[in-house]
Amino acid sequence: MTETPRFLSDPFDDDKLKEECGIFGITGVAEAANFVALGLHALQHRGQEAGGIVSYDPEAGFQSARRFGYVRDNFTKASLMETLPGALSIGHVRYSTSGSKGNTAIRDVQPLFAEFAMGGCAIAHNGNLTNAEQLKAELIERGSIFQSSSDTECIIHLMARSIQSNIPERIKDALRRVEGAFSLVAMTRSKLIGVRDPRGVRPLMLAKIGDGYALASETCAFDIIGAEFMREIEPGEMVIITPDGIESFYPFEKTQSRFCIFEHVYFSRPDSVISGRSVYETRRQIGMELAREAPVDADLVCPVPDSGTPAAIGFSQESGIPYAMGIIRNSYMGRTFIEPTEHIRNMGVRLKLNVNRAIIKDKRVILVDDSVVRGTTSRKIKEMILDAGAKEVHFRIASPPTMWPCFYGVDTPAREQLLASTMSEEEMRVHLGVASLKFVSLDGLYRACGEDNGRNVLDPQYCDACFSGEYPVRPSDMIERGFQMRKSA
Ligand SMILES: O=P(O)(O)OC[C@H]1O[C@H](OP(=O)(O)OP(=O)(O)O)[C@H](O)[C@@H]1O
Ligand SMILES: NC(=O)CC[C@H](N)C(=O)O
Ligand code: SF4
Ligand SMILES: [Mg+2]
Repeated sequence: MTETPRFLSDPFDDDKLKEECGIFGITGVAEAANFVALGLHALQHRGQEAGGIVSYDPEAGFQSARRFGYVRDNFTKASLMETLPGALSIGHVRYSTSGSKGNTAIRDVQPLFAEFAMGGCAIAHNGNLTNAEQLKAELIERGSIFQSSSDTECIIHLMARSIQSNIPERIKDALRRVEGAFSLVAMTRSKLIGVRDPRGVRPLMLAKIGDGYALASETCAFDIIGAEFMREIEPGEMVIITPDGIESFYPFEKTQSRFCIFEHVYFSRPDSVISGRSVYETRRQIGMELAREAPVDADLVCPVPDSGTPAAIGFSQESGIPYAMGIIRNSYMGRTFIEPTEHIRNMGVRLKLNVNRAIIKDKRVILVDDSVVRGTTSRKIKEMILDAGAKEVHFRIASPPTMWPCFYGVDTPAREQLLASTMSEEEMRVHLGVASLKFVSLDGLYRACGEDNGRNVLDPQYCDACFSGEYPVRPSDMIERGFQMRKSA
């Protein structure tokens, strides 16, 4: 048996809100897999553990490559890309939220592929199925042989058991049985398929490129290949794309959509557009809301890079306090770093972030970050800033306190490890050792996302469960394992 590789997260990266997955698909272009590689590269922020590409060519049939690590290190070699011919291809970058975690099992890396009587089908999934464990137990009982430990594989086995005569109908059948969050891109020999769960928790976008079409988690993946954004796939919608055009279906019962509000706060790239709004602009607006809700007298507004930057710009613009790059990020820092020796770790290596001493000294500094999860980042940064001679440190956070885990495609630490679930705001301030600490209100966040009247308490416009504890889809596997829902929820 091979031993799990010993990797250590960056000290600023310990077990916090991990991102999710990125999916991309394209049809009607020569060397489609090369476009997929580019699209996945643009979506790399959504998952850095592993990536995979499947392509179809009438002569070569289905071909696939799945690798651990970054897209740029794997899917740029001509020798590999030549093995993925054809005009139809899909791909996935993964941050695992089910099954084996981390770089451990290549069989869990997507796209997953299955051969049915009517032909092959590959599937790439962003999201997490909340009833996968129950489904898996039931499917195994009835004879299914699972190849991976991923929740996504349930979809394949449900498809295998469907009595429908074609793959899109089998996908519909399977998806009517699963619960939770799923944005999918799938492909058969001739079709590119995209589906979003009825609440549309995860994003999925459609674009035109030449005579072909592309699907992607975010619009930034279209910009990189020069594809023209057309529209979002709607919550509960399934599109089937062939050389003849796009067909659209609504296979699920209609329900209120609940897009993940954290996509606006953190997950999506600032150059992506969601619901017609620039993600950068939304984040800048959150910063402006924060400056109005929690003003403070200070000399500088500094972002915790990179994720805090747009909100810090907004805070500075609204408050009139100058913006400065008080913390510098090392761009060559990957997500993980080979474990340094105990000795080096104890020296407090600053792998990713460092203070810009010259501008911090003797200043009262407002630090703006997008979120506090375990508080590791905030604590370390505050120490660094005070070490560098700052007079005062104030934290302003561009999301409400993260108090509940996500079960819809983001790997959050357990509830007890979320700082805000065990401490009040004042206790957190003391724990972090800062002069003041304020989070944007939930209503303020909704306003920044374009909801002028704030959050509709009776029927919220977004999923905000990690802040409110109100889960739009019952996390039944987790409840089975003992997870306690909020009492009034
Ligand atoms: O309270 P904590 O547990 O420290 O987690 C919160 C931090 O984690 C994320 O940043 P991260 O460093 O993961 O990535 P980023 O570079 O994308 O901001 C987030 O942007 C916060 O800065
Ligand atoms: N983060 C995700 O979207 C993960 C997709 C899928 N649940 C997996 O674990 O591979
Ligand atoms: S729980 Fe939070 S991170 Fe998860 S889908 Fe809902 S808003 Fe997004
Ligand atoms: Mg950050």
